[in-house]
Amino acid sequence: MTQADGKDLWYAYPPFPEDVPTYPLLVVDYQLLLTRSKRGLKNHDTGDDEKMKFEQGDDGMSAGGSTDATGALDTVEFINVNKDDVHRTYTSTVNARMDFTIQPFVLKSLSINETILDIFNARLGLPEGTPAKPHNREEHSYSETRTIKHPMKPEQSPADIKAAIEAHIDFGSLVRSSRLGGLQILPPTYNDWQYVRPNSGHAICNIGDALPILSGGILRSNLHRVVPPPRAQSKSERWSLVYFTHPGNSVRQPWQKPQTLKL
Ligand SMILES: O=C(O)CCC(=O)C(=O)O
Ligand SMILES: [Fe+2]
Repeated sequence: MTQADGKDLWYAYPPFPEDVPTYPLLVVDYQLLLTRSKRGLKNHDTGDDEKMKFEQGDDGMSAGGSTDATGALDTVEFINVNKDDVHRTYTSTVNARMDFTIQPFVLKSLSINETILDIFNARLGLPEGTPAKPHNREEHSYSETRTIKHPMKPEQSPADIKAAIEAHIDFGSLVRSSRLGGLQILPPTYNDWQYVRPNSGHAICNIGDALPILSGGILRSNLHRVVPPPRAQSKSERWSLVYFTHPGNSVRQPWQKPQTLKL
């Protein structure tokens, strides 16, 4: 993750504090995954006038804020770019980066996800192509990139924390995401939210709500949320970048009849 001038963006932010407990995630070496399987966006903020021209509505598939138990909206803004979009227009800042930033990010995300899905397939002993086949990249899907801007918020005490993105499991199959902390998970059997430490050079892989169905319940999705970054990190605006992988549009749950989508 380097800027054009070679300055490592990671070190532009205060480090994640050592005194904040974190949940240890399994760290996987992607190069090893590749062998075994054989075979960033800052400065895109345009100002509200231009952003509102591209507002995606509150009842779309993935746009619009979610609410907490009191009905208060999430405090973040995001721009989603669908993997198959060639006709839609976006804000000028997105269009300017479509070929050189967004498209390569989509292609890289697709290949990482395909590698991981293949390995799940082989390691779980599932019939060939079980999770991989429904994710054929040639088929249109709701897979999309998401860039999220979290306005700067002072750190809050755990008792009155106001999440920036409320507790949820992700839609889709696999997602990856910020240099700044703030992501928290609620692992099975835990009663308290646990921070996840962001690590330079690492992406977080999260299972969405489609893989549990496609794997017959073997793979589980996890409840997570985003809160203001802890300690000194709370003095920075937080940006995160996600790629949501979805199965192709023709993939149906066995009990679900094909239906016309309301567009
Ligand atoms: O910003 C993050 O770290 C995660 C965002 C997230 O969970 C989401 O957009 O679904
Ligand atoms: Fe999420």
